[in-house]
Amino acid sequence: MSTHIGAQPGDIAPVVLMPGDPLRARWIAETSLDDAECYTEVRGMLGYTGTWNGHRVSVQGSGMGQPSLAIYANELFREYDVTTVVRVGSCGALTEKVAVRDLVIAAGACTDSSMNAIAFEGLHYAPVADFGLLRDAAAAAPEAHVGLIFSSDSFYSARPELVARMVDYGVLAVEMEAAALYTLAAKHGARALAICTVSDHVVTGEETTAQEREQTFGRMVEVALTAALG
Ligand SMILES: O=P(O)(O)O[C@H]1O[C@H](CO)[C@@H](O)[C@H]1O
Ligand SMILES: O=c1cc[nH]c(=O)[nH]1
Repeated sequence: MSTHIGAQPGDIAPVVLMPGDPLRARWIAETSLDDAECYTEVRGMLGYTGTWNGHRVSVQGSGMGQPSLAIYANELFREYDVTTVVRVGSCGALTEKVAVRDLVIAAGACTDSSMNAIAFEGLHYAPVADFGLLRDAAAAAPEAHVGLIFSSDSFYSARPELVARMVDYGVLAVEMEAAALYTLAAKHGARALAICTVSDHVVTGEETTAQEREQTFGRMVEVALTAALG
């Protein structure tokens, strides 16, 4: 097993769906996969492998925030030969063009994280989705918004006024992991995409419940499986 994932080599499929919430991982495994088996419970960050339409696929929780996701993504790419990760997350809508429960497919992810600032020593790396996954997800979900998101280090921002500037430059929604996922996938020659369902609206204040965020975002799972394996 790796440091944070209690799986043997071969237990994890090359294609992995990655929600932040480990209980969403369990719900996806139970409702969307056939013959799903749990391969890790380390720290409660659940991971499952099963099949979808005959294709082997895994679902691995990432936890919240880029440092947590980076632990799981690094171990999946380095130690389990994972080639494709599709984040299936929740996000906050930043503009009235986007409504609660809409899908946002992230072509690229801006960030305030210092992870890439340190890694690139002052250059500004642009974390982008794998083009093939992006194209296939957009084709599978014509209703989705496709564009930029903001991967923030803070759920409770110290500078909420800066979000308006993000919106002026085309950013649709805020979440907390995609930029690190895109960067690490590029580093390891793997494919990555983030598909998020809008769980709350930063402008209108509308929000979903924790139970809805865990168990009702099935459309993004269907789109993710179609794009990665369809
Ligand atoms: O629902 P998940 O996938 O965890 O994603 C979003 O929800 C969490 C914050 O509530 C952050 O992880 C954010 O990215
Ligand atoms: O990171 C997140 C996720 C959902 N909603 C937000 O406002 N931020």
